[in-house]
Amino acid sequence: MSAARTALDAVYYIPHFVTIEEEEYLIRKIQGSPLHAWKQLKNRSNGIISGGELTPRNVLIPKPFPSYVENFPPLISRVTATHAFEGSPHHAPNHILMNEYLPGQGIMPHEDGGAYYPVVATLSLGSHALFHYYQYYQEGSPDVSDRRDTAATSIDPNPVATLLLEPRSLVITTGSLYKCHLHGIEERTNDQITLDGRLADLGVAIDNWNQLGSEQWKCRRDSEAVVPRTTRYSLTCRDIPKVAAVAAGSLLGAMRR
Ligand SMILES: O=C(O)CCC(=O)C(=O)O
Ligand SMILES: [Fe+2]
Repeated sequence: MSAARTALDAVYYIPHFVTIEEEEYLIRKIQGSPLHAWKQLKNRSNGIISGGELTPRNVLIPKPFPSYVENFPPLISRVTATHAFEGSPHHAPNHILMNEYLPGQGIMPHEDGGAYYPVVATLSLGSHALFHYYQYYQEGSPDVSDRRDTAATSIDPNPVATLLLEPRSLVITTGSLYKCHLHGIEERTNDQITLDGRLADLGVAIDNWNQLGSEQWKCRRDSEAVVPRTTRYSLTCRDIPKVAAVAAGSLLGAMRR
């Protein structure tokens, strides 16, 4: 079995995870968040954290989720119903990171690290993105002798898997794709997508081509389309195993605020 095939066993793509009305509502809520809620996050665009902050020792100081992810849409329970978090300590996500990407912005290949249970569910809103999974160079591969010995060059730039994340879709990453691979989004203002499901400039196949929810990618007269990116919001849902005990009084206080 090829590395890409094995890797793909650990990823699930669900189109139409939220409706257009829910998407519009979520985007309105995210855009209406107070300025102080937005944080400049390491290696990435601006983000809003909900569910609580992490201490340097990776302990979550829990905070109630805003109603727009608990109730409308019932995102937490809908993500939980996928069973993706069945084996996780809380059997449900307890933390959401919202990222904003303007056209031309992306996120460098990275691993999410050990603070989280190794399952991540990511909802895309507003714009599509091309999401790549990468591997580290394997010992003995022909490229190893050529590269300089730095962390940056130890990543194989050819993705092991590439997904087209449509607006309103959910992607769940588990297993070796979470634990041993990296993931990232290239910084582009548009993507050149061929009618047979390839990225023309990178020469890679889109692995979820047959699972896409919209026909817009396939019903075209030209064989290759330049698809502009617009502003994308992503909601990355995770389970943080270590949670600090918070006194009931302070939780009630937080809920009233
Ligand atoms: O925005 C995304 O789709 C990915 C975000 C991500 O990888 C992260 O926040 O760690
Ligand atoms: Fe990540």
